[in-house]
Amino acid sequence: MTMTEEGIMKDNNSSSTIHAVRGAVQLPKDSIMAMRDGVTELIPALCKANGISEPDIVSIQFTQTDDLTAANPARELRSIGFASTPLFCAAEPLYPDYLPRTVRVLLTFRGSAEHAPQSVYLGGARVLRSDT
Ligand SMILES: C=C(O[C@@H]1C=C(C(=O)O)C=C[C@H]1O)C(=O)O
Repeated sequence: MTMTEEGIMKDNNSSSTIHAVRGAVQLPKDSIMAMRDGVTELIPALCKANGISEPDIVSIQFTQTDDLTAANPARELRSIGFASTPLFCAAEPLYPDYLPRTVRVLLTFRGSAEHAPQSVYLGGARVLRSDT
């Protein structure tokens, strides 16, 4: 941190810019294993696509559609680590023609100011975004 002539604190650390990136996966069925497989594929894929390692992560927020009742994505993610990462899960709002059995994620992380966040939509969730 340095102070500008105007007395404003400025962060010179280029890796401390906060970014947020989106992702989603459609599960083949409502089961614990399908949830575990889905989130343990999605989160590492998001990390790889964005060059993120666990200490860079600020928080991970999930939503799940109301037809997924067998498992919690945050709990399943902890099966592969993320012990000290704040995780959160909520219900996706209901709306007409929603994509069934879908887990969405918003991952917030620290990275370089130049980083262009890359979203990751897996399987049937690819239809949610035409640009992925
Ligand atoms: C289209 C999506 O689903 C919904 C729409 C969103 C949006 O318009 O940004 C975000 C989350 C969902 O409530 C998606 O997950 O990308």
